[in-house]
Amino acid sequence: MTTDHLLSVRGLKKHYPITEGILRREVGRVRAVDGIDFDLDRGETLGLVGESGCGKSTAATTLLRFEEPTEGEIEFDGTDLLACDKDELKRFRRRAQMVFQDPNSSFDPRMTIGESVAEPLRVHGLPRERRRAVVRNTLERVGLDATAADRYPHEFSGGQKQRIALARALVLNPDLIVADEPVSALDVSLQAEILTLIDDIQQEFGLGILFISHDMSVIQQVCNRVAVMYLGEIVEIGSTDAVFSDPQHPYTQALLASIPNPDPRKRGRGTELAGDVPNPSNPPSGCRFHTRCPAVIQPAEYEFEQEHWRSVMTFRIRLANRQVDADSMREVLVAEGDATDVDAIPDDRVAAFIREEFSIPTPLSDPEAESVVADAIGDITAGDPDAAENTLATAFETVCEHRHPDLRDSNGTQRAACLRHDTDVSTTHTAVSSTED
Ligand SMILES: Nc1ncnc2c1ncn2[C@@H]1O[C@H](COP(=O)(O)OP(=O)(O)OP(=O)(O)O)[C@@H](O)[C@H]1O
Repeated sequence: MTTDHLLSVRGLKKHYPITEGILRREVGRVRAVDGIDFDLDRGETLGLVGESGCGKSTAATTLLRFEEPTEGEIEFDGTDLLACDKDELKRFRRRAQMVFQDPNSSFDPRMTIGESVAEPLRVHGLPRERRRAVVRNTLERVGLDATAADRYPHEFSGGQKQRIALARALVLNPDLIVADEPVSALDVSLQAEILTLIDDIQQEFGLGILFISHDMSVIQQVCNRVAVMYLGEIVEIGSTDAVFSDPQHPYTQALLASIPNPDPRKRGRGTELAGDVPNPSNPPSGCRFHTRCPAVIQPAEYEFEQEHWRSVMTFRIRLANRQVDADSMREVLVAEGDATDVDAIPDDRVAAFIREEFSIPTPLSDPEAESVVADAIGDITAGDPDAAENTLATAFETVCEHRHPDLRDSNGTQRAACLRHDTDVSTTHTAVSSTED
């Protein structure tokens, strides 16, 4: 790979082995980052966004080579970072700095601010007098008084400490800053100040900034482009304007729907997400988002409301994980006062309770789908979850569980990895989607 970008990442993977026994035999892998590609230019802020556990921090530490990648290529200003020698790596460390989330744990309480901010200069061999001048100048550039250099961390607020952390990242005049959730530990009122500062710094220094956050509204304030990560993969990437005004991936739509936003044009573009990010040691097959996706594709044989189809899929997945069980349902009904004894609860009450739990209406508007669901629930109340699982898996197979979507141009301005944009798939399998309204 040779590119003109400041930073280019291709096929980057970081897997953590899961080992067992005294021989530490590898029994699995946490696929924290699982093949991501992106470029970052000077003067640009690229946001990396996704829920907790999607692999954002691992992507950052791996591309900075704090951790060794499992696979992939990283090029920084024309240098292959994975092939570079010790001296080249040292030069890279000077040119790429990281800012972390918690400003309170970023400083040694026994060192003055001046000493902390000067630390990278000392490591890289700058003489003491020169260090002092650079530190004072940098503190002023981040909006602090130069006299802050002689004080200790406990004398500063969280917001001021984050300014100092930025100063420490800037003293070496880097080309790249990776900021990992730099405002998440701050009050909302302070967040705006620090975001403005980051924006000013970016313009003044012409840096490339990789800005990591789980918060879409923060990303919108500082980033020119945004990459949305889900379970180790980038599922959408494009300019911030395009991604926010016309999100193409259902995951991006869901992240945007979760922002409290008074602007009606940006509201209601998706459904808020239920459940947690699945375990990256055993990611779902096909499209990794299919287990939670509000727009998961319905089999061509059926046609019923998308939100009910989502409910049926959630039911199917929970059953496959043996999280639906008639005996526990009966116990819950007793606990809720429906009956005094589990044996007194008729099967049809349990069946109705399962439907309530999963928001599956009675009946579904598609009679064939209704008959499948009724049969499966009948198997569960009869104590045969295997048969129920089989019935649902056979009748309600979705293309999303089998085919892995590639990132592709979805509308000319951004790329998204969703099978709904794959013409082979969407013409034969899509059903009515609430997200397309
Ligand atoms: N050293 C490690 N060993 C094993 N698993 C790890 C390690 N570091 C991270 N993980 C796992 O990798 C996945 C991605 O973690 P990562 O911290 O990169 O996500 P994130 O999107 O930055 O989330 P957060 O904002 O919570 O840090 C998680 O499931 C995490 O538990």
